[in-house]
Amino acid sequence: MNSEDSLARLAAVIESRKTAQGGDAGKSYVARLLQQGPDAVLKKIGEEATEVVMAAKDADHGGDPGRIVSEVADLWFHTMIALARHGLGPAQVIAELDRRAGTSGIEEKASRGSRPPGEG
Ligand SMILES: N=c1c2ncn([C@@H]3O[C@H](COP(=O)(O)OP(=O)(O)OP(=O)(O)O)[C@@H](O)[C@H]3O)c2ncn1[C@@H]1O[C@H](COP(=O)(O)O)[C@@H](O)[C@H]1O
Repeated sequence: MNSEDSLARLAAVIESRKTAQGGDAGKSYVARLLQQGPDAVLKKIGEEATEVVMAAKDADHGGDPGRIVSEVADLWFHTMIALARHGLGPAQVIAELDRRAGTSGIEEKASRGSRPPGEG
């Protein structure tokens, strides 16, 4: 399975958890989180982002880089739930990254009238 298919498959499962049939909070983590309300999803994203930072920091000091992968997977997963709450999914994010392809971040920032990193 290619990576876009994997994300699309996971997005479809998350979408199904929004429905009456798939949304059993007793059986589904996604359904439970959705039913806890928007702040529950956002809180998880904050926690998972912090865990990514901690895993990367540990790897910088000789820890297992594999932990970064695991924590980023948790972060992606929870951000996909946030997207799904707004009728969005990985297709829109991939399209946005594709739109940016070939444009340097420095160039893009300058086009917005901001200074490049390190220049104020
Ligand atoms: N990819 C994931 C996935 N990644 C992480 N998690 C869960 O996310 C939760 C939060 O992770 P934490 O590291 O914070 O663990 P924790 O401290 O136990 O969690 P909390 O008590 O703080 O919620 C854990 O319960 C993980 O099992 C996931 N749960 C589900 N999926 C996918 O979502 C699909 C649907 O899941 P369900 O809705 O549960 O059927 C599954 O088939 C998977 O493909």
